[in-house]
Amino acid sequence: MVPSRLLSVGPRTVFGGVGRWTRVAPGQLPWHAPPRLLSASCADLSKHQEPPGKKPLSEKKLKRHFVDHRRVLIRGGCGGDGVSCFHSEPRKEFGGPDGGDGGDGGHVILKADQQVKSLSSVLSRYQGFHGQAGGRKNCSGRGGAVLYIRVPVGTLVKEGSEVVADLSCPGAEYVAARGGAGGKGNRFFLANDSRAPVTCTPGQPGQERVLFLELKTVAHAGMVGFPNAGKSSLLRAISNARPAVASYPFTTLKPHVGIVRCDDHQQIAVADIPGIIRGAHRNRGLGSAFLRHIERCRFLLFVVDLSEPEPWTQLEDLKWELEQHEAGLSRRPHVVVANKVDLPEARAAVPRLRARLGPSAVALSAATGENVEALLLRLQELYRQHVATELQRGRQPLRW
Ligand SMILES: Nc1nc2c(ncn2[C@@H]2O[C@H](COP(=O)(O)OP(=O)(O)OP(=O)(O)O)[C@@H](O)[C@H]2O)c(=O)[nH]1
Ligand SMILES: [Mg+2]
Repeated sequence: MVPSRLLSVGPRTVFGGVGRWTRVAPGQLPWHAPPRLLSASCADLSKHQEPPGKKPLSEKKLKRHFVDHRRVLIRGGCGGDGVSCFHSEPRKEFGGPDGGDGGDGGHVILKADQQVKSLSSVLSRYQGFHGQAGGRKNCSGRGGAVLYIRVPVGTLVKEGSEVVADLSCPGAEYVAARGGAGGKGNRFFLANDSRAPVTCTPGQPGQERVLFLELKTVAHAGMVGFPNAGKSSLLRAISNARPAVASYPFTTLKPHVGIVRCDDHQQIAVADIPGIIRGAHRNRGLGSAFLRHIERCRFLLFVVDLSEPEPWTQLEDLKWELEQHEAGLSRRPHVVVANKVDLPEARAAVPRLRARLGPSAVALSAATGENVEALLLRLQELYRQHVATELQRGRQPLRW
C-alpha cells in the first residue's frame, strides 16, 4: 500500500491561479508560456481542488471520484394494449369493430457523447417509455419515445463476459433494450368468418437486460508516468486542459484529455492518466483500473522525473507494468519525456540520460516551458505516423 498523500499541500504549492509554484529560477516568471507553434484548447475543464482544511481521503475513497464502470438494468418500454370496442352511431346498429392497436414501447439507446466524461451520470436502472393503449374509432396509441442514455466516447458494453458494443466514435449508438410491440385492437381480427370479434391483445413487455458499461479513454496519446513526474503539469503546458497539479502523489484521480491543435488543423488528443507505481498490475496504488485507459491510446508519452536518481529505472518499471497488463502495450510508438530539467540536479543528469536512452528522449521543463516545442513536434510526427499506418491498413485514423 502506498499512502494516499505523502506530503501535505499548502495553497502556495498548487499551480493554476490557486497559488504559486516556489521552485522557479530567479528572474524567471512562473508559468511563462512557451512560444507555441501549436495552439491548444481544452476537452475537460473540470478541476479537482480541495477546500483548505479538508481531511485527506483514503485511497479507497479517492478511487470513487471517477466512475469508469457501471452495471445497469435496462428495460424497454411496454407496448400499449389493443382495445376491443364497436362502432356506435344512431341508426347504424352493427357498426363493426373499431378498437385501435396499442403503440409500441420506446427503445432505450446508449449514445456516445463527447460532452460526457465519466459514467458517474449513468444510473443503475432505466425504464423506457411505454406505448399508449389504442382508442375507439380505430385510433392507434402513440408509440413510446426513445430514451437515450448518454455515455462517454470509448464505452465498452458487455453482457456477461461478451462484448456486445464498442461506442468508440462520437455519436455511435447501441440499442440496449427494445420496446415491446403494441397489442392489437379487435378491428385487427375482423375477418369474413368473424364479423364481430371481441378479441384484443395486450402490449408486449419491453426487453430487459443487465449490461456492464466499461469506459476506456480514447485519445491519440496517453501520458504514462510515476506519480509526481509532472504529467498534469505537462498537459497544462501543451493544452488548455486544467488537471490539478500538486506536490503529492495521486493528485490526478481520473484521466483528463487535453487537445493540442496543430497548425494544419489537425487535433491531437492527449490523455493524462493517473500515476502508475511499481506493482500497479497487482492493484497497488490506484491499481490496474487505470492501466486499461492506456489500451486505446495510439501512442504513448513516458514521463519520467529527471530530478530523481536513475530516472531510466522509472522507464523500465513503467514498461514492465504495461507489459504485465497487456503484452505488447509498451512497444507502441512512444516518446520518452524527461521532465523537470529546470532543476540543477535534473540538468546534470541529461548527458547520462542521453547515454542510456539515446538522443530521442526529450528533456524539458513543464513548469518553465523549456523545450516543450520539441515535444510538440514529436507529437505531430507520431500523429502523422498513426494516420499513415491506419490508412495503409484500410482503417480510418482516430479524429478528434
Ligand atoms: N521543478 C519542476 N517541478 C515540476 C515540473 N513539473 C511538475 N513539477 C512539480 O512536480 C509536482 C507534481 O506535478 P504534477 O503535474 O501534479 O505530477 P503528476 O505526474 O500529474 O502527479 P500525479 O497526478 O500524482 O500522478 C508538482 O509539485 C509540480 O510543481 C517541472 O518541470 N519542474
Ligand atoms: Mg497529475
